[in-house]
Amino acid sequence: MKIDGTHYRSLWWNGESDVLDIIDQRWLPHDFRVVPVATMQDFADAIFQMRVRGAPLIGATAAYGMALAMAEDPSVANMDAAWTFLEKTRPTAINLRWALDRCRAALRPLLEAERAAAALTLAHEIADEDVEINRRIGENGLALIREIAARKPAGEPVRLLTHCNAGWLATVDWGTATSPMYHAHDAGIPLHVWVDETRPRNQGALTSWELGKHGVPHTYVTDNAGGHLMQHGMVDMVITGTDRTTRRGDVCNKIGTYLKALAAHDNDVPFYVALPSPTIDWTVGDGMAEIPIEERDVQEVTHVQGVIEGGGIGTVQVTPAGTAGGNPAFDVTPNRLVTGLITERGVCEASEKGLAELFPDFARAAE
Ligand SMILES: CSC[C@H]1O[C@H](OP(=O)(O)O)[C@H](O)[C@@H]1O
Repeated sequence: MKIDGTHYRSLWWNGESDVLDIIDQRWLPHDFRVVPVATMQDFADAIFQMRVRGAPLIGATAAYGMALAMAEDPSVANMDAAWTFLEKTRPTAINLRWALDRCRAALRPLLEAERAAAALTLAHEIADEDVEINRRIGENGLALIREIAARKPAGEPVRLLTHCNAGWLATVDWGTATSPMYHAHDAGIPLHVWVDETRPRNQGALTSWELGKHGVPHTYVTDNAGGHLMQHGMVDMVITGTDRTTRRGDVCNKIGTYLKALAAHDNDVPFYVALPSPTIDWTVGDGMAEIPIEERDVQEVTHVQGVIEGGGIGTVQVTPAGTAGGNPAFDVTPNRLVTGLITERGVCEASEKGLAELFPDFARAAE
């Protein structure tokens, strides 16, 4: 992703300092801050405080956290301690556990002396794989956008709606939901993206920032405007990301996604989910019953962050002091509301059959 002409990933290994550097997303879109992640506590804080966020990016970060742990103490006991320390930071995005499990499975059979180098190599591989997976999701999603464009008068934009930020910032590069947008824009297909603000952390502002940097036309709207836009025929396709999708295609994503899916279903608007395979939880069938939904600090709801009078970034309290609040960070969209899943291997229906046909190797391994 290019920011003012310079290509960035959302995180990268700093060869000079030998630590991981990340874009600290807490300060975007107003301030672009790159910070090192140099201790295990830094890694846990980076994930929990959402300095890095988004399922694939959380997974890649955790892999580098395991690499640090192995550099400090390559014992199995420390490997297990690091797994537990990092895994408990956020419960919903399956990529966190997927990455930690993959690291542990690869490192445990090795000699202690081999683990530090192997762990760092594996972290690099996981990061690079994410970039390639998302690039392919972009190509597969581009085909769907092309189909819509072909039915429109020349020059009329394809109107997409997305929720939260399943963008370049939520992954190592490209994004998942945004990758088809970037590919379509770069292919010269006219686009317009409705961007949901997405309370309480306003990740929609991150999507607006990203799309703006790439030159993709978009309009930032409130969380709750999506249904109105769809009722008035202003949306051709909804495309979101996911933090965990079950083997039967139930989609867990940022709170509010379910409401977009309901509105899309009620207005016959195609509702697609960009789904990298590490985000599939093959052990879970019923998303509503089995996916843990993160409950975050209520202050995220009672306060809002932005540029304050006189400059600088601050928060203001929106509610009366002492207001009781709730902050479930995700919801589950049942597969019956999902038109299709855009994966790196192609597009499939949101069903056990659809996913098993695209990923027979993973489906068999989970049996
Ligand atoms: C490509 S995963 C993006 C996914 O992650 C976000 O959650 P959070 O910002 O809390 O990490 C959101 O659910 C996005 O759709």
